[in-house]
Amino acid sequence: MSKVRIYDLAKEAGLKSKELADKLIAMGYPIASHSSSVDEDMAADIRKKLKGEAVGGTAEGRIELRSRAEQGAAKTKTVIRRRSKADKEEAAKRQEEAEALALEAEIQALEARLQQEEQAAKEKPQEAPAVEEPVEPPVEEPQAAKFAEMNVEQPSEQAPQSEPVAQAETPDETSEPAKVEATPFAPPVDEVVPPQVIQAQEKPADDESRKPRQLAKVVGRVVIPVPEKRTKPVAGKRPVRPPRPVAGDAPTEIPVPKEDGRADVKGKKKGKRVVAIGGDEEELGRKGAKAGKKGGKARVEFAPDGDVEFMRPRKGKKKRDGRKELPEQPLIAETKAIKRRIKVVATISVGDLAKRMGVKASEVIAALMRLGVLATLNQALDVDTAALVAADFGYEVEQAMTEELEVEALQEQEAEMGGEALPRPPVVTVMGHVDHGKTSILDAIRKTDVAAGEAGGITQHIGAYHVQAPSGDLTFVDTPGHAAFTEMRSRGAKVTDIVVLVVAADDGVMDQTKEAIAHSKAAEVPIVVAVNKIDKDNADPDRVKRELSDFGLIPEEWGGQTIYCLTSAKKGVGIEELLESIQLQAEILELRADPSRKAKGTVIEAQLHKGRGPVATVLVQEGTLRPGDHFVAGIYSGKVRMLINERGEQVQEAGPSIPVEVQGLSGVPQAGDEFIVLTDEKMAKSVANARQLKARETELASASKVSLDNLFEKMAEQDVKELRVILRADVQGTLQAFGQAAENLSTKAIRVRSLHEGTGSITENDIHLAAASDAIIIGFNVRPTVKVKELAEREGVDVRSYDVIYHALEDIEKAMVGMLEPTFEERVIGTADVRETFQVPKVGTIAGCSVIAGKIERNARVRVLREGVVIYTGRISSLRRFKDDVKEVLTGFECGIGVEHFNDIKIGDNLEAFVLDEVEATL
Ligand SMILES: Nc1nc2c(ncn2[C@@H]2O[C@H](COP(=O)(O)OP(=O)(O)OP(=O)(O)O)[C@@H](O)[C@H]2O)c(=O)[nH]1
Repeated sequence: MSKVRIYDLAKEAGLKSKELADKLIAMGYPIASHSSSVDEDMAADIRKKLKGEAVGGTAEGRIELRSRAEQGAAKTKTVIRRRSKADKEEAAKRQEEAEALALEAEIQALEARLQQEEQAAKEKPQEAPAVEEPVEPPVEEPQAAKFAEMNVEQPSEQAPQSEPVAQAETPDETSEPAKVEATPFAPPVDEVVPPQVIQAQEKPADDESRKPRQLAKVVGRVVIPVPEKRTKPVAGKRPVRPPRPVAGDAPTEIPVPKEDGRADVKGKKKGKRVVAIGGDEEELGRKGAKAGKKGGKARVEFAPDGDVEFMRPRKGKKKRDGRKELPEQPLIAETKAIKRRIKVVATISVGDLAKRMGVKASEVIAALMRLGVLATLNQALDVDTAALVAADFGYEVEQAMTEELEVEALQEQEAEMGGEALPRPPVVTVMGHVDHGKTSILDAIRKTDVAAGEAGGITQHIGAYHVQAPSGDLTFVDTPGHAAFTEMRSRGAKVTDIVVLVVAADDGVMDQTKEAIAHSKAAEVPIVVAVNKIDKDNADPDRVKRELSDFGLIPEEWGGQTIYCLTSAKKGVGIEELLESIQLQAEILELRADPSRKAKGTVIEAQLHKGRGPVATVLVQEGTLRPGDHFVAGIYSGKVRMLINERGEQVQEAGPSIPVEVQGLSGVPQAGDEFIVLTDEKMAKSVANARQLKARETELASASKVSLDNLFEKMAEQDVKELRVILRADVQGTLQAFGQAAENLSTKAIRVRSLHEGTGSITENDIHLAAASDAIIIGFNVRPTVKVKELAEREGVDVRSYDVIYHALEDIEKAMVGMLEPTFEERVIGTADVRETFQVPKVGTIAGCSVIAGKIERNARVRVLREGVVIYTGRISSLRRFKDDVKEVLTGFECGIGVEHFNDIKIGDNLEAFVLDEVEATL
C-alpha cells in the first residue's frame, strides 16, 4: 500500500504540515511528526475528517446548505461518525428538519446582507497590510476553495462563515486578492495569527484594508446574525453545537458564542440540563457565557425522560501563550439517547473498550489522556473510568452483574430501602473448660424460659434456641465446643454477640478457658464471665477473677470493664443476674436489625433428615424469614417449605436473632454458610448454580495430590500442613525405624505422619487410602505390581521405592525445604515373568521369561522381585531370543534374560526392566 505524506495532506487541506501533524496526533493518529507518512486508508480517513470538520464547522448559515448540497455525504459522515446506524438516520432526519426550518430563512437574509457587504468589499479590493504572509501562497483556485472550507473549523467562527462567501465570490474578479487573503486565514492556526486577524477585522474599519480581506470581513458579519436566527428555528430540535472556540476573545465574537451557546442548549434541548463532566457548575456557567472556551469537556445532557446525551468534548490545545488553539474538531458530536451500552464486570482493557465502541484504540487513549489518564492498549480500566471515556464516544458503560454482584446489590438495596432498625435480642455462646458447668448453666437458663412453661420447653436440638427470660429475650447458640465457634468464624460468619465464659470457682482458669478467651478476643466478641459452682466449699471466686485479670478480663469492681456473675447452676443461684448482665452487655452493644427487609442469616447446623430431606437451622440476623421465601444457603438454593422452632412448633415467621429450622433446601449446606433470601426462584437457582460451579472448579484446582515433588509448593499454598505417608517394607524393623526417623523430621511447618504401615508388597488398598487421604506411599525394598502401578498412576498417587531408609528420609527432607532435585528419574520400561530357569556353564542362571508389559531392553537395568519384594537390582547381562542376542523384546514374546552378578533367579520371580532418565533440575 502506498504511503501519503502528511505534507501532501496538509497541502490539500491548505494547512501547514506541522499544523496538520499536530492536529492529527491530537486526534489520536499514530503519526510521529509532520514528516511522517500514512497509508492510503488512513489518508482517506484524515481527508474525510478534515473535510468533515470543515463542513461541520460551517454548520451555520449558508455554508451548511451549500455543503449539504455539494458534499452532503461528507458532512453527514462527519457528524455521524460516532453514531450507530440507527442513530444516523435519526440524526440525519433531525438535521434535515433543523436546517430546513432554521437555516433556510435565515440564509436568505444572510445572503442578502452578504451580498451587500461584498459589493462594498469589491469596491475596496486592496488588501490590508496587517495580514501576515500566506503560509502557502501558491494556492490555486480549487485549493483555495477547499482550503477555505477546511479552515473553517480551525480559524474561528469568523473564518467558516466567510469562506462560503469567499468561495462563492472568488470566481469573479475580486478573486485574485481574495485568494491571497484567504490563505492567511487558512493557516491561521499557526502562530499568533488570530489576534492579528481579529485586529485586522475590527480596526480595519478605519481603513479600507478591511475590504480586501473578504474572508475576515465576511466572517465578522456572518457571525453576528447567525446566532439570533439560528436559535429560533432550531429550537425544539436536535441540539445544535455551540459555536466553536475562537482564537482570541475578539469582541465581535463574544456575543456569538454567548447567545449561541445558551440559546442552543436551552431552546433546542427542550429543558435538558447540560452538565459538564469534570467541570464544576461555575465552569459550566462560564462555558455557557463563553462557548468558545469549551474545549476538552465532555457534556452530558439529561432529558426530562431520563435519557442521557453525551456530547463529545471538543479538542483544543492550549497555545504557548495560554490561549486555546482553534479546535481541531469543531463538532461536538452528540449522540442522542444512547441505547448503546457496554457491560463491564470489573475492568475492561483499553483495546477491548475501543473495539466494543468501534473506534480506534488510539482515540480511546487520546480521550483518556484528556482525562489525565495515561493508559496503554492493554491497560485495564475500571468501570468508572471506562464510563467516562465511553461517554466521550457516546457509549454508556454498565456494571455487568455476576450472580454474586447481584446478591450484593440486592443486599445493598435491602439495606437502603429497609425500614427502621429495631433492637434485637443478643445471640450468646457459652464457652468454658470441660466440666465447669456449661451444660448446667444452659439448662438453668432454659428453666427461666417463660414460653417453656406453656409449650413444654425445648424438645429438640436445633443448635440454637431462643429464651424469653424475665430480664429480656436472648438466643443461645448451642453448638458443641469451641471448634464450631471457630469454624463458623473461619467461614466468615459472625453469629455470636456475647460469649458467656463459664469458669468453675473451685478450679479456676484451665486450658480450654484460655482457648475460649483467645477465640472470643479473636472474634472481638465481649465476654461475660460466669464464675460457677460457687456453692462448693473450695470455691474461690476471687482467685478466678485474679487469674482472668491476667488475660485482660478485669472485673468492673476492680476498675475493669468485664462483667462477672457468681453462679451455681446446680442450685440455680445467680442465673437471673447472669441473664441481666447479658442484657446489660447487649445494651452497650446496641444490637439492632431491620425486621422488614428480606431475611438474611447464618446456617448454624444442617443435616440430611430421613423424612424431611435436607434441613438447616438458620439464625436470622436481618429481616424476617417466612415460608415461601426463595433463598440461597451456601451452594444450595431452595424455597422455605416449613419453619420449625426449637420446641418443634411450626412458625410462620422468624425475625432477627431467632433461630429456626428451615425445610425446603436442595442440599445440605455447611454450618457457617450465609443464608440469604433472594427475589425469586430464578435468582436463587442461578446464584446456587454459579456457586456450585465455582466450588467444583476450586475442588478440581486443588485436586492435585501431594507428592514429594510438589510438597513444597503445597506447603507454601498452605494446603499441606502434614505429610502423610503410607509405609510398606520388606521387614517390620524397617517400618519402626522409619516411623521414628520420620517423627524426628517433623518441623513446625510440616509434620510427617504415617497413616498406615505394613510389610509386603504395595497393594491396591494402599493406593486407595493414599488417594483418599492425600498421602504418598513409600516402599522399602518392595514394589507395586503392574496393576497397582497403573492404579497409582490413575489416582495420581506418588509411589516411591527406596532400598534404604536414609535415602527416603533424605528425599522427604529435601522436599520439605523445596530442595528435592532428582537428577535421575527411574522409568520402568517393561516387566517379565520368569517361567523357566536355565543354568548355563560359565554364564550363570538364565531366566526363561515372558514379557508381560512394555519391553525389555538389552541395556536396561533390572530388578528382581519375588512376591512383590525386591531381592536384587542390577543390570541385564544378556538378552536373547532363541540363540540370538537381541536389543529388545516386546510384550507377548519370550526371551532369555541374564542378570549381571545374580544367579538366584527362581521360577515365579518378576523381572522389572527400567532405565534412568536424567531430569532437569527445577527450582
Ligand atoms: N456443685 C456444683 N456442681 C455443678 C455446678 N454446675 C455444674 N456442676 C456439676 O459439674 C459437672 C459438669 O457439669 P456440666 O454442666 O456437664 O459441665 P460442662 O462444662 O457442660 O461439661 P462438658 O459438657 O463436659 O464440657 C456436673 O456433674 C454438674 O452437676 C454447680 O454450680 N455446682
